[in-house]
Amino acid sequence: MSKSVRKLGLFGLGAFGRLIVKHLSPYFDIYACDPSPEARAFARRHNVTLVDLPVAAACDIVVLATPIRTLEALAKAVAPYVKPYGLVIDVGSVKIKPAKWLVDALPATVSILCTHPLFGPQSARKGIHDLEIVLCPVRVRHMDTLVRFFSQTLDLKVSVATPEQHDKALAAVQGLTHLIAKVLSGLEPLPTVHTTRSYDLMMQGVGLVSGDSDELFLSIERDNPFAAEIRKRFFSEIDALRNRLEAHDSGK
Ligand SMILES: O=C(O)C(=O)C[C@]1(C(=O)O)C=C[C@@H](O)C=C1
Repeated sequence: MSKSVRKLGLFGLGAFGRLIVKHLSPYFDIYACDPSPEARAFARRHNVTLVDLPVAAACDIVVLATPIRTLEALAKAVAPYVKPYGLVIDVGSVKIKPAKWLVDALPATVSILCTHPLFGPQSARKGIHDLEIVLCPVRVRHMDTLVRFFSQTLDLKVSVATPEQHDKALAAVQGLTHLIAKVLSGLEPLPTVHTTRSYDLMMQGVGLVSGDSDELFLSIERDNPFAAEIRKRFFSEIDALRNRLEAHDSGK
């Protein structure tokens, strides 16, 4: 991205929006749109200008970092204001649905880069060096410039995929992880003494996602079209194990 592109419109100053501010404010002037009182306090402290939707939407680059359930309506709402040759980026955990919503809503000249940074406030606590971001170039003009920005400027590991390839992989990667983490969280309090290495790693994984909202969990499970299938296989493996163990317990 050239130095002349300075204005970044950011929708959503939630957990991920704040991470974006932390890592992109050295490169852009950030104009954020978020009506919450917490956003007001955060913006004041972090040199972010709070603006109304039309102003954020008219920035050179627009990043949508609001919950997935809001994206379709948001894409329609920003459409009349985006620059004719602007760039709109989303950052959510599923990609097929947002890609379609953005293509349907935005004028044909507007570039669309769907992304999934495979990290969040927890995993990026010590920095983003070498963490992975998946880029889905849905409708992009200068992909090489964008890849260079993410890989060289932000020092991320970049992989490129279609929204389908992304959702297929993440149905298991996140669909299973968040499901198992929910189950284990429901079993708290769990032991913290006499722990094994495998148990520690498992609980570390649970810790990385336990602060995530229930809304994110539901979105990962419901908005990824491949999640239901892998979940079904997971539960049928559990049922088979339960049957085997109960048969053993009853002495069969
Ligand atoms: O590491 C974090 O802070 C998280 O929120 C975890 C996590 C995940 O591992 O699934 C959650 C959602 C994001 O898409 C990526 C990372």
